[in-house]
Amino acid sequence: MTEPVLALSGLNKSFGALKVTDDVDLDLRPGEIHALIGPNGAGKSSLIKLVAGEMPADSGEIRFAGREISGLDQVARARLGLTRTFQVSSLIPEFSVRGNVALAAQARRRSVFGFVRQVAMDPDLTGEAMEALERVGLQERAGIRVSELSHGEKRLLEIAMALAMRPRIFLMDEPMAGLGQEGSARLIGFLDKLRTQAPILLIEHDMDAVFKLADRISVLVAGRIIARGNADEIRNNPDVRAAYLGEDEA
Ligand SMILES: Nc1ncnc2c1ncn2[C@@H]1O[C@H](COP(=O)(O)OP(=O)(O)OP(=O)(O)O)[C@@H](O)[C@H]1O
Repeated sequence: MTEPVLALSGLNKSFGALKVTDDVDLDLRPGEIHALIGPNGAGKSSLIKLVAGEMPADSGEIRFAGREISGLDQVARARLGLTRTFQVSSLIPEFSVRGNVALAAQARRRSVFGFVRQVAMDPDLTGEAMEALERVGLQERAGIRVSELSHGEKRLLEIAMALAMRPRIFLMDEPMAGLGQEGSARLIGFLDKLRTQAPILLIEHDMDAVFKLADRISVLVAGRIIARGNADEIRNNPDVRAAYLGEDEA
């Protein structure tokens, strides 16, 4: 079997008496989309934070690209190609769409090469930004301010910024949230192709998207993985239906 790019084993994290990550094993293989689903408060976002290095785990192992990285901070992990997708809250509304993507490309260079030039004076950064915007279909909006974008366009901009970071894996926390039907359909088509560039760990509440995209699905409830399998296995798993899917389909 192909070596996973990311492998978590026995990962634990508590906030006081609350165990948000309870002995979690999870891996991400080249070319796959692995979805992480579960009810609100199950600990999905916390798990992404542990992987990205935004907070330390209490115990357990995180292997990435063949090495143990639990002891590395967020910046060191980013340097290895491990960053999470930007969130709308991290966009700079007064900057142009292109400028925001150029900043992401610049952040990658800073972490990889240790030096940067000013964004405005660097044609390579602008070129990289335009390339990423074209891939998500936002090229015609490149020159306007981010504050003028619709919510759906902002979500696409986050993806363009993730592309500009050229990560080895994509960590995505609810990319479909707030997209209309058309926007979701477009993003599903896009993510389906994106997996060949780098595998995706996908947190998503939109079960249509999850069932269409995921090669494997892990179900997290109260910090524990209670089931793992492909779409059919998860759809038909009685524990999952009781703990999660039943909520929507009852
Ligand atoms: N810094 C923190 N301090 C204390 N408790 C926290 C902290 N961060 C998260 N929690 C708690 O940990 C639990 C898991 O939260 P988390 O955001 O990881 O869940 P989630 O599965 O992503 O939920 P949602 O689907 O609603 O986004 C929640 O009960 C939350 O209140």
